[in-house]
Amino acid sequence: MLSQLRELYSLLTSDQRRRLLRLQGLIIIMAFAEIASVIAIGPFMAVVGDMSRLQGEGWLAQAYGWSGVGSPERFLTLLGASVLAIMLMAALFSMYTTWRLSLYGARVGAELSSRLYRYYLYQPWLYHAGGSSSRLINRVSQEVQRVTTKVINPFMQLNAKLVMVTCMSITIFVYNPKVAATGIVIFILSYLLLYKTVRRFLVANGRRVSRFQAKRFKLMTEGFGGIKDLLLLRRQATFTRQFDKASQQVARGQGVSQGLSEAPRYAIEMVAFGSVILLVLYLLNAHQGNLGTILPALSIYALAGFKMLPAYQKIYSSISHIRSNLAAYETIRDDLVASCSHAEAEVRGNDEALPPLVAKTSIRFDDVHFHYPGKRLPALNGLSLEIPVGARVGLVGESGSGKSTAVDLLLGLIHPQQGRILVDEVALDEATLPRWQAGIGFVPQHIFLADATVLENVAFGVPREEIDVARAQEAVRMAQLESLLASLPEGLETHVGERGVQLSGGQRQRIGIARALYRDAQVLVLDEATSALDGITEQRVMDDIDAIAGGKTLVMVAHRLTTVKECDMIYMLDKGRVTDSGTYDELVAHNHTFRMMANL
Ligand SMILES: Nc1ncnc2c1ncn2[C@@H]1O[C@H](COP(=O)(O)OP(=O)(O)OP(=O)(O)O)[C@@H](O)[C@H]1O
Repeated sequence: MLSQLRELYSLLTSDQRRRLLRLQGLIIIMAFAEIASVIAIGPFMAVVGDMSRLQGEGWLAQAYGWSGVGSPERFLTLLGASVLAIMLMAALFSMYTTWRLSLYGARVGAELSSRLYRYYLYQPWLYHAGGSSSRLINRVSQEVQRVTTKVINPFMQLNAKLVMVTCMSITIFVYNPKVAATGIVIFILSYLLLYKTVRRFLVANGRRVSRFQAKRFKLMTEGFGGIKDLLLLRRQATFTRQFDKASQQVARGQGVSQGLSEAPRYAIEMVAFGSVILLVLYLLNAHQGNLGTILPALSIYALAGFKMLPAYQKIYSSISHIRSNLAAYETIRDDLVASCSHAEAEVRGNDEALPPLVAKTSIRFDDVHFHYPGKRLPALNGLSLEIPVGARVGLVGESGSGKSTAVDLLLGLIHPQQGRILVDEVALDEATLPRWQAGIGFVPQHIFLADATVLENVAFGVPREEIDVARAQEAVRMAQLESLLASLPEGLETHVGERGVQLSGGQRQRIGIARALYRDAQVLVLDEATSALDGITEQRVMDDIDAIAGGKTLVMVAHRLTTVKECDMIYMLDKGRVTDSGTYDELVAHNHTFRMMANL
């Protein structure tokens, strides 16, 4: 546990560590304030037990004389008020420190969550293509939340209470070593015994919560994401059954952990009461039953115990919480570690401002190979093709022939493992990619629509106040969206609903096209972009794209060969390489497979 906490500490930024150090100062002051409030009760009780102390030699008598208060009773009242004042100040300071500790924990949690979110957003395409978004969402929200409330916050409490208990123990030890040592040993042994008994349960529970929490998230993402299929197939019961089971497991894990961290309090209270009785008997015996002598000591021990008992309980419950939730930290540890060295990636992200790399003559795939990790066969196996600037180029081929992979390479989302992609004679690499991507527009097969207005979806990712409305209107017009907008109550400002469920497939795709046109890219890549449009609309969209494309380079992946009919050049792909090329008519004339694909 300690090594994991040390590791977590090493993940803090220097600013977070500085703030932690400052808090440590507050914690130490808080411990001294608590001690002062405990010790202050001693003189008061001494006078309560034996008023004659105010006469004679002792420091209490001196204080009484110095105060100038007329009667011992009034002096006692004054003493009581002072003790209360000291306790009040200590309590206020403790409240303030606890508040600062909670705030610190929450803030560190929020920063870790932001750091992870940023880290995931900057991961390359293959990272996302191979994983599941529900897993990432679960980590950024749930697991970080668990680390915050069940590891960092308890650690801060643990830290504060440990300092307090240590300082208090030293003080009462100085006061009476024998009594203090016995009391401290009794408490520590009791808690250690309890902790050793439940530790294994805590760890197992923590892992169970992590596992089933992730499952719940998966079921939520899949359930809501695929709601249409779910409704149609009437499979809700399968999902709800699994969700119920996972929820029960999470609840059980959390409940048991909570119970295991709280329950020992009652056992320890018994130990505490037993100790007080023993202490009274011991003190009465040691001081021949003189209540006046034992009252101050008894009050100090009782008050110290009163303060330390909850502190011990807090230390114990904090350790239990940390133990049972370190599994959450383990799930995000690697990503957190990796996110530390991430600043440089972020710099790479701000590329919008760079002047785009514009091709003047051609874009060329030169013997490009690409193999997805874990796949037996390569997706691209020596792909060579040329896209002349200003031309309309189609990529066709059977499913799995490598068209989308070629597009991802062209977009710079993945990189050739062998061979090169050349823009004129400049090879795409780490240095040139940002500029290349700044000048390329992409319309995917499945358009993601944000739960926002049409305008915000067209200018996806651009802050609301920076959106160029005139440009968006122009893009919308070119994507044949005007008639749709005219029918919407608020036009461009109409909300499209999460994932665009209020729009038809074709309308969604046209928003995607408008999004690509909004960027004013010189190269437009359309991956099955018009597959959801009816023939007439597709023709209109393509004519329009043609019109606005004037000079732009178009790369189109299509199953429907009518889409690529007008292309200047069509490449036929099979098993990751080009098997034939030519115009539509040329291919119809000499390629049997193409003729079959075209249903001719
Ligand atoms: N993210 C991925 N991880 C692993 N393998 C992948 C991934 N994407 C594609 N592949 C594999 O790479 C090969 C080429 O796939 P690709 O999607 O490029 O073909 P495609 O011609 O675009 O197919 P379709 O027309 O069905 O979209 C296929 O065997 C596919 O299984």
